[in-house]
Amino acid sequence: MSIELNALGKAYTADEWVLQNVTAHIESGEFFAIVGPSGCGKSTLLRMIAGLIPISTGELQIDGKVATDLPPKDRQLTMVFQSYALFPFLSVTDNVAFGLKARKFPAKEIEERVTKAIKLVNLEEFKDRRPRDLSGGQRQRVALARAIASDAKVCLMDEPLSNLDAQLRIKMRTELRNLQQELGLTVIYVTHDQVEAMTMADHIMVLHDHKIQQIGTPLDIYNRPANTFVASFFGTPRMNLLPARVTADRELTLADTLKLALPKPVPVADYIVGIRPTSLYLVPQGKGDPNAQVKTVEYLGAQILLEAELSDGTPIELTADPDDVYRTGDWLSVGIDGNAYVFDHAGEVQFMVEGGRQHASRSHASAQA
Ligand SMILES: Nc1ncnc2c1ncn2[C@@H]1O[C@H](COP(=O)(O)OP(=O)(O)OP(=O)(O)O)[C@@H](O)[C@H]1O
Repeated sequence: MSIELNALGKAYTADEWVLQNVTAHIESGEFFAIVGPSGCGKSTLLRMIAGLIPISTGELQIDGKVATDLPPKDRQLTMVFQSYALFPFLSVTDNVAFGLKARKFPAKEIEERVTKAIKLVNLEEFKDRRPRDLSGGQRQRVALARAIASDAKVCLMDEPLSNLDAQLRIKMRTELRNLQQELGLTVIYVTHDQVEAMTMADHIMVLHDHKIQQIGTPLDIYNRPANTFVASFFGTPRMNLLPARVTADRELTLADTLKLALPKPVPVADYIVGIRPTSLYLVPQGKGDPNAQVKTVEYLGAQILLEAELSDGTPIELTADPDDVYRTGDWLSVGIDGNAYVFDHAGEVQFMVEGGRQHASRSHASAQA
């Protein structure tokens, strides 16, 4: 079942818009993540789709039919909450069967559906237990089984994994994604966790400041961020955002120390340039002038994260090989070896300079409009 959001808006009070102009098409069978910082309106949007709160403006369509004012029970959606919302006094089986009984399904059908759903989430040996005798991950599986048993084709999930410990959360991401694909479910999944969205979703909607910032595949969002918000929200360690200037001789100068050649003419102006820490590299000794001083050294396991300061005082972060030794105060020569994103002062992306190893004297970049 596909879902269409047409210019949806929500104001809880007369003049305070929590969401404005939210437009998106959610394909049948896709995993669609809604991601953004706390308070950006993710849960509000999900509740509007579920019919739990009224839509202030715009139109919602479910499966090609207008559903803006349809009661929740007629929307053929199920919802999984962060809190699981299980009945503590009912067994796993009865929790899973509850909605079907309430909707007066025939007993035989209830039994078949419940058995199948419990099997799918691997809870057969726990089916007679009550929620309090289960682990957090098992409780979450009960909530999932309940959604699966309802046979709805669309499942709305609001931070369903956020109460689980880090290891279980990673395991459940894969389980959930596999189950979604196996069942061909359309999932709309709210999370504030960019990694969760990146690893699970087919498409991601990024919300911030009451508006959609970007919708795209995880790769689009990572490789072609629309603005500085999206650029710095996705990716760990965070993208460096540096002051930059385009000079008349087609050179982009970052923080007075790093330079990128621009093959295309670009308006002479001040910009902000985004470069991921993994796209900065250390020029071998003797091949470049020292331009950055190490401030802190953090071992991340497979990488070292260096916080450094360019010679004009601009802070940058870059990753380095963990086999090399760095100390606070060391001077390094830093070059660019990856994409650079050029944003205007409003934070909107203007163009991108792709790949290519560059430091002060060598350059072979290609600018894309
Ligand atoms: N019932 C309500 N009445 C008035 N304002 C509300 C109500 N529910 C939410 N809000 C406000 O709407 C905004 C969006 O809240 P919402 O819960 O949708 O954000 P969220 O992105 O899901 O945040 P979080 O990740 O913290 O759950 C917030 O500023 C919140 O205070």
